[in-house]
Amino acid sequence: MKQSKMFIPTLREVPSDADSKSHQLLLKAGMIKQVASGVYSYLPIAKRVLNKIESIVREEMEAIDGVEILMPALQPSELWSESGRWQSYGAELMRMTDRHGREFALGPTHEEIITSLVRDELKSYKKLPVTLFQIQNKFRDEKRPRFGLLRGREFIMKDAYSFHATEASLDETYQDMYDAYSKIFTRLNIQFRPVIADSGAIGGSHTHEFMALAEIGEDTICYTDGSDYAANIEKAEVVYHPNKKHTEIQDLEKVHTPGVKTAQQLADFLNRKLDEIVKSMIVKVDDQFVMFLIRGHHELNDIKVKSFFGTEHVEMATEDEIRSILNASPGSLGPVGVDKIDIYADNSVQDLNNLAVGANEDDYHFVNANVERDFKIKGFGDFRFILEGEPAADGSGPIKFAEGIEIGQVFKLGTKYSESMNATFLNDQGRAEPMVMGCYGIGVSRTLSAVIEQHHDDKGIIWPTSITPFEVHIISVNPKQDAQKQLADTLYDTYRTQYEVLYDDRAERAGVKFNDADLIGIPVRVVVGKQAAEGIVEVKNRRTGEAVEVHVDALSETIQSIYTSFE
Ligand SMILES: O=C(C[C@@H]1CCCCN1)Cn1cnc2cc(Cl)c(F)cc2c1=O
Ligand SMILES: [Mg+2]
Ligand SMILES: [Mg+2]
Repeated sequence: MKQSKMFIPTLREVPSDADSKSHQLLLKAGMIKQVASGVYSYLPIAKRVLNKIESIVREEMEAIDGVEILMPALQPSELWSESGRWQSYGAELMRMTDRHGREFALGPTHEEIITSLVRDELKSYKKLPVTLFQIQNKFRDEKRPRFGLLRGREFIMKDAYSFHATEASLDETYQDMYDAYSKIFTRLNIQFRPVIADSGAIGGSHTHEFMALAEIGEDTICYTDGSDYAANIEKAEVVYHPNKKHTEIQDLEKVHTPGVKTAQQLADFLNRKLDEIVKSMIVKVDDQFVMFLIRGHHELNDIKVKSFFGTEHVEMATEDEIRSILNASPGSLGPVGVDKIDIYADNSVQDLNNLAVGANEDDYHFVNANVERDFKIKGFGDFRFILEGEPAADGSGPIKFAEGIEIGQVFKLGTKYSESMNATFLNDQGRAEPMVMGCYGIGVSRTLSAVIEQHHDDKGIIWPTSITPFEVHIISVNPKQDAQKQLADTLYDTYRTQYEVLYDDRAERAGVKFNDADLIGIPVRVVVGKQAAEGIVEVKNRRTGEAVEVHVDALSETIQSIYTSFE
């Protein structure tokens, strides 16, 4: 492809609104243009890379008997009402009304569509299992789109859905998908980790997220070197190892603590360590309020609270709600005398007695509060985020943290959708049963960003050869020089038959061409310059920076040897 005919609007400066390395490079390398917040056009270089990523995804889906379809983005609200999600989803679900006043969702995912499609067609166990997938734009009205393609409002997803007569059959496909994802991300040259994850609103039991390791990642991965255990911190289990620091039970004492609002301030005021303080928090679970007690140096894990109560509707109570229940402000809450709402505590609260807690009165706290005597605990449980260095649930060693970008997720859905949408099949006894389902997503456009996060240097992108937009970048330094232009044209005509060649034939200054080539990041560059008349060109390896001068007779083997070195 001649670069003079291409459309690669590279930028010199770092765009001010770019808030991650990949976002900066996508803009500087002329790969995307923002149309609206979280909405982008993919320009030629990006589109070529996306095509290659999608081809690899398609190959690995078909290798495990996945069959490609394409479903509409326009989803009738009636189907979402059948599953109950029209009502349960809020502002994130993009909705529109057609000219007849009928309501539609712009598809954020396709469980309703695929289940309605399959329930009419697959009526017998003999026709199961089936795995269908698509690669298509999704719409989610993110509150804070950011990091370019990492969190957009319209993005490309491969979503697959599998239908089974039995759980055992689902388990097989789940494992096939898990292995296929590992192959895909390995072929994309991404450093990734599968992690035990939380299934969230989608329900179902078992799910793994595939995390690309990157500092910009919004997810925290908990892993150990002692095993292949890895979990999203939302889900990382804290095994309670009693470490009781009980002292002689003391009398409850109310203390005047002017201006003390936070656990740290209380610890300082009482001259105790933060982990000797117990924080009291009011959480709204569905429509009832619950108090949680948690140690001062821990944080409440809302995902664990959600799965403990089996509901997505969990949020911190507002100050007004707290005042209406306890007639106190969040800065001095405590369990003593609270009997209108249930009180739960994280397991590690059991290690302390004679607790320092709020007195439900501004500027007053209690010391020596003791469970049973002064307040009742309805239940102890694992309600906190694990801390780095604490023992992993599988006992394989201390937990380590790493940031990750969620680029894929596999779910065992069970019968949640087939029951609510009556997608049944006749089993071998002729009885109707709900199909067992799995669903499996890869963020294709997000994966493009993850590759760039992991493959760049200070000059630009360095593409893995499996998805590079072009294989060879031929640059004629000065097309006005006949010898250079002729040799470059000849090389282009010759090599475009063996490689995907981008030929920089533009009448631009050499510096601009080299800067652009560094940004665009094609693995092998052939520079036709001053020594063209002698048939000498320079071959540069974008990854190592190594450059050699060779005669064009040795050019083919030189290019080949660089590609071999990448394997
Ligand atoms: O999408 C999934 C589960 C899997 C992921 C892999 C491919 C198939 N779906 C979870 N999820 C995430 N965000 C959503 C946002 C909105 Cl607005 C919604 F209405 C629904 C969902 C939703 O269901
Ligand atoms: Mg997540
Ligand atoms: Mg997820």
